[in-house]
Order: sequence, then C-alpha cells, then structure tokens
Amino acid sequence: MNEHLLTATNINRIFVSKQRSFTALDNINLTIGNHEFVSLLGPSGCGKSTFLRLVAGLDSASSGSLQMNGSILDKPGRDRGVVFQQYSLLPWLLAWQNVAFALKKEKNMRSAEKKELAYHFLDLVGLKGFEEIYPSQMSGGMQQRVAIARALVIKPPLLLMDEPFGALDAQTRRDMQDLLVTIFKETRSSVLFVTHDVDEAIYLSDRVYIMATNPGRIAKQIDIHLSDDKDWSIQLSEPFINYKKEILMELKQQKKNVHQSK
Ligand SMILES: Nc1ncnc2c1ncn2[C@@H]1O[C@H](COP(=O)(O)OP(=O)(O)OP(=O)(O)O)[C@@H](O)[C@H]1O
Repeated sequence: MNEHLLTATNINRIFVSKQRSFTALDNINLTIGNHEFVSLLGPSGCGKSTFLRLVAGLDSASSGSLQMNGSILDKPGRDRGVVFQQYSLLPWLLAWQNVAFALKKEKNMRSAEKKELAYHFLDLVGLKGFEEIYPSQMSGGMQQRVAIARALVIKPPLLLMDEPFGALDAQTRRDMQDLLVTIFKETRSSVLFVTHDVDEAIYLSDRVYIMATNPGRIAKQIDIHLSDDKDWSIQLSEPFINYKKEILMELKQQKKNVHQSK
C-alpha cells in the first residue's frame, strides 16, 4: 500500500535533438502526500515546468517511474487539475461556461448540475456575481480565478500549478496567495506548485524542493512548519525569516558553484 499520493522515483528527462542531448531532469525523487502542498522552487531552466508536465501526463520521462496512488502515470487524467501562468480561457464562453467546460466528458451529469457546480466553484474563488461575463470583461486576477475554478471543478486529488500568479501585479498576487490558502483548507486536494518566488513558496507550502540547473535536479528539501491559520503577517515572523535565509543561502551557493565551474 502506497501511503503517498504521488511518488517520483529516479526520474530523468533527456531532450535529444540532432545537435545535442540535454539532461533537463536528473534523478528526481520526491513525494506528495494526501492534502499536502509541495512547491518546486529554483532558477529559470532548472526543470520545474518539465517535471510538472510529466506529472500532468503531457510528456514522458526518459527513465524512472511516476506513480499516483500506486498506479503508473503516463497520460493526462481527471485525477489531476492543471493551472498554467496563462489562463487559457475560451473567449467565446461565459465565466461559468468556461468552468463547466471541464465537465464536458461527464455524460451522466445533467447540464443544470454542471452549471450549479460551476457556480459553486466560482463562488469558492470569490467570483460570485461574475458568472455571466466573458473573459475579455475580466482583469487578469479574475481570469486566473476562473482558471482555478475550472481546475477544481473536477475535484482532482492533485492540483498542478505552474507559476499561476506570475502574470499578476504584486497586490493581486498576494490576494491570490491568500485565496489559495483558503481553497487548500476547504478542498481535500494536494498541490504541486511551481514558482520562482521564495516568499510565495514558504507561505504556501508544507514542503519546498529547491532545484538547481545543469542538470536540473533537487538540491535541497525543506519542510515548512507554519501555522495552518496563517495570514500574510506570518511573513514577518522569525520562523518565516529563518526559512527564507536558509533558502536564499542555498540559491546563493548554487550561483557561486556555477561561477566557479565556468
Ligand atoms: N521540448 C524541449 N526540447 C528541448 N529542451 C527543452 C524542452 N523543454 C524544455 N527544455 C529545456 O529544459 C530545461 C528546463 O526547462 P523548464 O521549462 O522545465 O525550466 P523551468 O525551471 O520551468 O524554467 P522557467 O522558470 O524559466 O520556466 C531548459 O533548459 C529548457 O530549454
């Protein structure tokens, strides 16, 4: 019996072209437990998105194994909801229709039920009253809320988020982080979250995997123990600042190693 929701064992991803063979991921081992929030943090090009795409089933590992609930993962599935940096909503559909679109394969669900669920999840992401507007009438933050509702409506055990707040301004980004804290408490989903942002990773996560480049690999794992009832002010607390120091030191050391090896 596998106690983890997701287990990655010795994952390698090598991109081969005529010109070169490039190791984007080198021997990645990680786990995500049930109702656990796990972040991948690291510099550009360390393979964060490549790993998330493997878990989403959008790409295959060159070697190693990826298991979810004990079954091999090799294609997209309804047990994983994905949110990318670009919201990719369908512009000709209303907000609720964009969310309900994720339920299109639910042959046994009536249209009214799909609409009701879409309304419920829009309410969860703070968009009550905005169900009947088009993406072009929404701000970036609102569009990303719709994209999150669309990922959540299928009630996936695992939510995959690739820099979901990267395109938002600083205040909207903070609001969205708080929204995610609330959603995480209310749903039973686990989350795999990709970010460049050290504060965001500490604030949201139970565990942070710090990655390094060339080849893309896990350099350090840090378990985060902050209160479940956190709000933004925890970012000023001593434990938070200590985690931040530890992570920044690791990232600084990585930079030093790169310079020394040149
Ligand atoms: N299809 C591909 N073919 C060849 N190389 C690729 C491919 N996809 C990704 N790579 C390379 O793999 C490495 C990791 O890319 P990836 O996008 O996963 O990094 P990342 O950590 O998500 O970066 P960023 O934070 O900038 O988005 C990069 O050097 C990239 O050029």
